[in-house]
Amino acid sequence: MNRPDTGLPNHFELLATNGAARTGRLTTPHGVVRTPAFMPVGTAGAMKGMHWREVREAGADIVLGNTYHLMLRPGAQRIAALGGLQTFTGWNGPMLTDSGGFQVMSLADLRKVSEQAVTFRSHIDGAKVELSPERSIEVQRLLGSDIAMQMDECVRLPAERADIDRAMQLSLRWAERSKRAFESAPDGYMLFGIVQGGDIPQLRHASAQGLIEIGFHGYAIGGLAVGEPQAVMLAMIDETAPLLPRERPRYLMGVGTPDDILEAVKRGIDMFDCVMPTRNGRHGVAFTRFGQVNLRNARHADDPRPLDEESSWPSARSYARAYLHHLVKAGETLGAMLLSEINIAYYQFLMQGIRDAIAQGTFEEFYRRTREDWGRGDI
Ligand SMILES: CNc1nc2c(CC[C@H]3O[C@@H](OC)[C@H](O)[C@@H]3O)c3nc(N)[nH]c(=O)c3cc2[nH]1
Repeated sequence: MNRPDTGLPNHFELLATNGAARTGRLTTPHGVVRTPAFMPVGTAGAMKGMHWREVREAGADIVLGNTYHLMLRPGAQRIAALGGLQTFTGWNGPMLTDSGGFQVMSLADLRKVSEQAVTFRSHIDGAKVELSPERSIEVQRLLGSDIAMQMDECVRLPAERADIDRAMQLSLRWAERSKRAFESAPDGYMLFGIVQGGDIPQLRHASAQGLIEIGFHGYAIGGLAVGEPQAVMLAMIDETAPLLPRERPRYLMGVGTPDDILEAVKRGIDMFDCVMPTRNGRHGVAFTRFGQVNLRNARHADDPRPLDEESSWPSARSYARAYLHHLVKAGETLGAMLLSEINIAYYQFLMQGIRDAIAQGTFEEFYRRTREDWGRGDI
């Protein structure tokens, strides 16, 4: 059922569709986001190893911050007093913040989930912290993010049906509380709901339906990229995306590899975030048009060729693989910096290709050719 969700204002404009793939524009208080969009993750208010000007030059319209990290350090009140996250960091563009639930479950010690909130001990100084839906929204409002996420509980897979159901129902009640806490936000600021339900279609349907009845500016598909095979992730997108309001943005959290992104765009997803480009870059792995290149590998030691001599990104077409290999092996900071920017630039190059192909009605051909190229590299 695709009932028009007439609740909240809609800041998303669908521009073209090609099969289930769509391209659009999401207008936020700090600027416009072209979709499908890849959102680089600046968890603690910085893009690890990169200047913001490089993130912008690479083509990113929007970046992510994280409630859990920022509320612990430097603190939401302090960031608000310094003008909010955009002013504090100097990014000055659209920002989305996650609600913090996911990080609590993956980073904090001694955490406890109750109806009221998640309580945990800070991984920084051990201080006892309570994160309720109301507090999470308060923090995201203090940070000044353009898109806030509801507080939810994400269950890692595989998991028992009973636990997936419990967390999905709790997340729906927290969705209601998050929306109530968000109501005082100024026009233009958005709140997204998060579909849970693990790898169980009926629970995914119930979660999506429940969120639509509450009504959000956009809808995320959560609870995926948590250890399940790609086939399971794609099956859950197939179960969920068609139920979400066609005219609102759909955000697949924590995803993913270029292949994941291509498959999810094909199924109607508009927004993505993943730490992979910068994290893999720091570990010596480059993403290129021809697939991934592990520059730690000795076979690059004497290779004078750049990663991609036709790349639109200078560092990808000018530095020899031999030099990148040396930097990575020597643990030189410049190695992590160069590979982070090269990877972010490749992801944005991929997103631009996707947006152009959907606009031209050639997404199927783009999908086929891109996957073929990934296998062509001599990497
Ligand atoms: C990696 N896979 C994955 N990440 C996920 C994140 C965090 C993304 C957030 O986590 C951080 O990256 C690890 C970034 O800061 C980002 O904001 C999720 N967040 C919430 N609230 N709910 C989910 O169901 C959820 C599922 C995910 N699956």
